[in-house]
Amino acid sequence: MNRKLSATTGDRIETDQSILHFHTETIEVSRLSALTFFEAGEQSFAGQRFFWQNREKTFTLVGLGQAHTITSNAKEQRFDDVEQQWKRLTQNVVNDEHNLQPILFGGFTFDTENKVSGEWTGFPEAFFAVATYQLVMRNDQAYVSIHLITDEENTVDALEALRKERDELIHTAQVKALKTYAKPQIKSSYEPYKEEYLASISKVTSLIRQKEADKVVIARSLALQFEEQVSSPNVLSQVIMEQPESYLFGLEEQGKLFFGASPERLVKVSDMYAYSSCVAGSVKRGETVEEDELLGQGLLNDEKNRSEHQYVVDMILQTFKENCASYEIPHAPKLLKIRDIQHLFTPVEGPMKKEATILQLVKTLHPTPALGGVPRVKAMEVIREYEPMNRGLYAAPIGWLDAQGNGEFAVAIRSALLANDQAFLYAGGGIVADSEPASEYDETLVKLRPMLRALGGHLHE
Ligand SMILES: C=C(O[C@H]1C=CC=C(C(=O)O)[C@@H]1O)C(=O)O
Repeated sequence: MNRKLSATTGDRIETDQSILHFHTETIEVSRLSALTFFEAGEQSFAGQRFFWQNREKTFTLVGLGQAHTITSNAKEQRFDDVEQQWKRLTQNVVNDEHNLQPILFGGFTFDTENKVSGEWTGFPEAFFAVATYQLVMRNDQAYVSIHLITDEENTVDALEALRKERDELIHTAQVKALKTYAKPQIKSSYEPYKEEYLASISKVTSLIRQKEADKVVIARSLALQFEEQVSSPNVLSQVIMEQPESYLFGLEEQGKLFFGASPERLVKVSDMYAYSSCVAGSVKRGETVEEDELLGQGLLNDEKNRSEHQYVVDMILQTFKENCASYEIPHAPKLLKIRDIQHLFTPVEGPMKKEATILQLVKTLHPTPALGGVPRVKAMEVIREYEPMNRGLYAAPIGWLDAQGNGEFAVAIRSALLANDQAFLYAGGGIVADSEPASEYDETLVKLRPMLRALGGHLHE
């Protein structure tokens, strides 16, 4: 049984163009499978869905349909632009009795100056959506909200139709089992920029030796061609099964699905308290407990990896010093062990200053030296010059926020773009003075493995 608890609130929003009414209505539902709810939208909402689950698995969010989208092509101002549009839209929205609010989900692209055309062509520099049907699963409770944002005065019929459709979606998600998906069948694969990638590592290390930069993250992609079109619920179900210890995300837009399983938090804000994590420095997992331990200890004591990590710590710490009243950070990194790889990991947290907001933190933190480099501007120039691809949303902030300013963004690594019967997988690594092309290439193979496995492939080693 679903318990219907809350009433409709209709808030009036004055925008430049028109007056929008923001109707939101939430009911508590019996626990259901978030992925089946996502799949229930296959007929009516394919192309307009999103999926998010935090690392701890205490918060899951699914969106079906788009009640409203916020996009921006304002380059460096895109963070402020999204923030202002969202504030305007939610200025009168209040918490309901479940302490729930409409949620905005989406992402920012990595670099607005990148002009390389390809699979990301036409994608906005920021894309966010408020779902028509929003499922939130928090701890052991589940809620479904309807959002209707319209300039129509009379919404009685529209809301009634939405309620009917909502109940059908919930019913499907509660009584139907998720389809059993066969792994996608790969017809062919190719590495579009392998030679360029290897050459760029040599070039970038020599630039670093000449003191042009201290660290630059260089990435590459792997393209897959499938036998037939692959569906979003299919790949999400594979990722969920295989990467239980990461942030899981999927965002449909422009007929494509950007998805991934990232171990890296960019920032989380909860009641004006901020949390971030420095994740940089990597080694593979061992075949045995002993080998794994040895590799982990080796990573903790490796000067090259420690220096790669320290650049990230210094930069994130600087952001916390500027935006928080105080902060806490351990003296040395720990190991973050995920299925295919282990990383150096340092968490940072602190109470935010009054004027700080989640999107301002995202703006300041992106890109950390785990994805861009040091110094930031020079590193971005080097990436633009030597990386012959467009990262799109890869290595960029993806996540959610509510009207109160709570939310969480992950760094969209270990990710891929699914476009009908093709997929593009991305991976990179931090380059410092003594980096070697062959071992950096091997590291990208390890980082590609999670998405490759989810898409039905494996690596020939
Ligand atoms: C750029 C990626 O990873 C970053 C995050 C963690 C560790 C990294 C490293 O050790 O190089 C990278 O900075 C990627 O996975 O594509």
